[in-house]
Amino acid sequence: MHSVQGCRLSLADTSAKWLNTTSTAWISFGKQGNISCNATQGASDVLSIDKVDFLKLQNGRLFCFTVIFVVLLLLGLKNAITHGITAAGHDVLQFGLASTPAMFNSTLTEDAINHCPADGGIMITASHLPYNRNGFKFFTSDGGLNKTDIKDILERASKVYEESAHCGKQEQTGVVTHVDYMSIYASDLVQAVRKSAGNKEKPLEGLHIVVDAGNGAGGFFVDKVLKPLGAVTDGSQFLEPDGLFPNHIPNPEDKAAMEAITQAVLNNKADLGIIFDTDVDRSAAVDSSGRELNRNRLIALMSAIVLEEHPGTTVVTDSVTSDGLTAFIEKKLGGKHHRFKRGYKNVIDEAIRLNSTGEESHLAMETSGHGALKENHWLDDGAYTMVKLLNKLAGARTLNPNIGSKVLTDLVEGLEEAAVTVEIRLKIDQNHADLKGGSFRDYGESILKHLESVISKDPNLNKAPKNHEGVRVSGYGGWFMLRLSLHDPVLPLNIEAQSKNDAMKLGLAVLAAASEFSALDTTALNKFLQQ
Ligand SMILES: O=P(O)(O)OC[C@H]1O[C@H](O)[C@H](O)[C@@H](O)[C@@H]1O
Repeated sequence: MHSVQGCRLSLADTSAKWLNTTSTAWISFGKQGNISCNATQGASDVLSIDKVDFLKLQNGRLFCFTVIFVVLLLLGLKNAITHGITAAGHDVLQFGLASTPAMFNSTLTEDAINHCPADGGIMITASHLPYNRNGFKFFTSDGGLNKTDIKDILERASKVYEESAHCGKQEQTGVVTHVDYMSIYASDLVQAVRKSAGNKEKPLEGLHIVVDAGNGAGGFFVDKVLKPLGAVTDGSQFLEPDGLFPNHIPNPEDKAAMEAITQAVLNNKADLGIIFDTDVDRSAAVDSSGRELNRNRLIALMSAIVLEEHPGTTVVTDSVTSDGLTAFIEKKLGGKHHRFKRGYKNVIDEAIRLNSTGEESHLAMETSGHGALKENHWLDDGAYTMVKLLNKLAGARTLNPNIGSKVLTDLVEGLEEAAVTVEIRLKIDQNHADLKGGSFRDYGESILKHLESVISKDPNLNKAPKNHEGVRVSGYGGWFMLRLSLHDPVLPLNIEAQSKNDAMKLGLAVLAAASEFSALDTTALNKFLQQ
């Protein structure tokens, strides 16, 4: 039986072999057992640490983290964290391979037989990042812990680590239970699709869908969602969990990943392709003709669906969305586009903030494929995004059983798209003398400031009147945006234009301003300009 006073924590990972992280925050373990926090810059508050029951341990009881450090190298992250939590007298529900959104969901699910809701959830993953950047994502029923919370955990853990260095072996009083949570979570997704098709048992019968889980955690979507709904599925090469991700980087923002799913759709003559990142908080789709439904197009598609349900609502997006998307949402769909900052947490928190000020918003979405809906607790869930598309398909098929992904493609008709779309990432050399010992952020900010002043003197270029980060400029029939990366010493440059020539003019304007900064590596931009 589970202890009465103890909390229950759900724990899962993204890969059966080795695990990969995401970006709410991650913890890296130094060789000496010390810890450092590399939290996502710009992530905003979701909850406060005192709401986290499992952290309401008295002084000295946070030795669970100490135990994690001690056994880390021997047992791996999952065993270490389980060991630490049970030593602190709390119970662990182990879910095995699971998606990040499911971990949050387990703090909401009412299912006493399976010991849910959990008091907190911990996901071990590197998300779309390389396999050697594993870490933990923490959730309570209020959402994901943010960087302030993680910093607090780390500071407290490091104190406890020092204090308890001599306290010897801890007794394991918590209980570990294995729960097939992904079946519980997936059955809700299945019910949602059935509901939109008038409670038809197999509303996707006759549809052929390829799923590319990038060899991460998304394989459940085939067996536990699509097959029960009657779809014929393909994509087995992408479904077997393999932490080394042998096919491609599991990230719908990645070109090779999108090419892989597109090719699979065409080769299999499928009706639809669905792609997830490693831990299923990002997703994208491909229609039967091989047209990618990702980035601006996926936001346009989701906006069309959500605005049908909530006319006039505000769609909050990240900062690198296109001007065409704004026109589509505002002129075609009658909604409002609020272009905010990069970072899915920023976008979600902004949508929540808007609602609290009386401005109705039901969708927060990033070009990265992260999307969150008010109706789904503002959880950024790639599987739920795809379920919204399936709902649309299933509903349409009750009227016309032969209809396929055209229903979705038609919804983005009228979205103006630039002929040239590029993202060029310019690195800052943090050790360069030109930084004069300052941080790369300060250096990046001074580049942006200089760019702004150069632009103000150019009659062909106009700075966007309303902008929440970086420098966004329109001109030559297109636009560019230069900003600081959320995590890395990098200035990502996005350019969209109707021709390569116009894109080059925009790129040259950036280069002219950037060339004064010798610690900025402009090789990638030069390469683009010389192509
Ligand atoms: O700023 P960048 O380096 O482009 O990274 C931006 C991305 O960072 C993380 O991966 C977040 O999860 C994303 O929401 C965000 O889009």
